[in-house]
Amino acid sequence: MAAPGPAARVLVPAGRISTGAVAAVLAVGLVAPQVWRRWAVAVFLTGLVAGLPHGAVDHLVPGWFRRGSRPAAGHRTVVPLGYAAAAAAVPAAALTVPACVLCVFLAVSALHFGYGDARFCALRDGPTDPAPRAVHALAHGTVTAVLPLALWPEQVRPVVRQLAPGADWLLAAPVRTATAVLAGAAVAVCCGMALRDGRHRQAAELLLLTALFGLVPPLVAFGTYFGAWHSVRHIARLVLADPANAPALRAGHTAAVLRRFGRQAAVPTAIALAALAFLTALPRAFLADGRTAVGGVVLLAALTFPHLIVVAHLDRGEGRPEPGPGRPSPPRAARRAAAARSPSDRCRDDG
Ligand SMILES: CC1=C(/C=C/C(C)=C/C=C/C(C)=C/C=O)C(C)(C)CCC1
Ligand SMILES: [Fe+2]
Repeated sequence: MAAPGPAARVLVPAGRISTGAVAAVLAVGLVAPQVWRRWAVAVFLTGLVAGLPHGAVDHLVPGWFRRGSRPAAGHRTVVPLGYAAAAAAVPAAALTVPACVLCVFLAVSALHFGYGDARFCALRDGPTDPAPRAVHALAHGTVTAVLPLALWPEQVRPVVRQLAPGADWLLAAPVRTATAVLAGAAVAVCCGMALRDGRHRQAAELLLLTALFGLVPPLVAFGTYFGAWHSVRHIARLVLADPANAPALRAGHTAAVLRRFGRQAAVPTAIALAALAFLTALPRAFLADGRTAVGGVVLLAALTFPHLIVVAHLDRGEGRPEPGPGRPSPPRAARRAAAARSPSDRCRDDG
């Protein structure tokens, strides 16, 4: 087999790490379900901590795709300040209209996870047309962000009650049935389209995720997905998108690029960890039973909204050869031709 290109050297291992981790957690869940029942909160928090670095360089992303000659210093102050303001606004809004914030949070989480997974697959396996991409995003988004509420109401209820006391209706039977039917239909259509187009690995990955969220308790499934799948795949996209990494990637120095990411992410991750420690240690009066998990979800919600805006930036900028003025996206025929090539060919071109 030909030597893989720079993009494949990052994307293929990232894909294997995430599928391997999910398969391992699922296997333990099937063989010894009591293990995950006992360790659910610990796995959730471990996944949360493992996933924090994926958003830790968000403040740098807009600078990678800066157009023209706007001063980088402006970006360096404005972006973190805007991020902090948006993160602070979420708990404030959640105290005023909690049910509304929870619903919006679930919807945007589904979009974020769904499009994140779709984008990773497009980079690794070749682009697809908007319709299969939207179905991919819908299937992955519903399975990972809302299916747990439909399938595991008793486990999720204490967390939902504390996050948003008036949002119990999200766990009512008709809502759960509608959610499960939507997710099931999206998974079936997405797998059908992937098999039709020869994207067998994508179909298998979606079935694996569906099994994880369907068969393993929700905090364990979510912690595993967040820490070992969403975060790992997003970090792979980040190191490929940072223009300063291009020479090292071309030279095959993947470890050096990851070390650089680690240095960039260290301080923001430490700040997020401190926030997590604070939120999980809040007095009982504020967060009663199960407060550890609730503190984690509050932190996720606060960080998710600004993170989404930055990731939308990444989506738009990804694939441009250099930072600077954006290029029009290639015409449909060119995208189809690229999709028809094998992943290893495509990844060779990426260098
Ligand atoms: C509400 C709720 C859940 C959903 C959490 C979500 C949807 C988190 C999203 C995080 C994001 C989008 C991070 C961005 O990178 C769980 C844990 C399934 C179960 C407990 C109740
Ligand atoms: Fe994310």
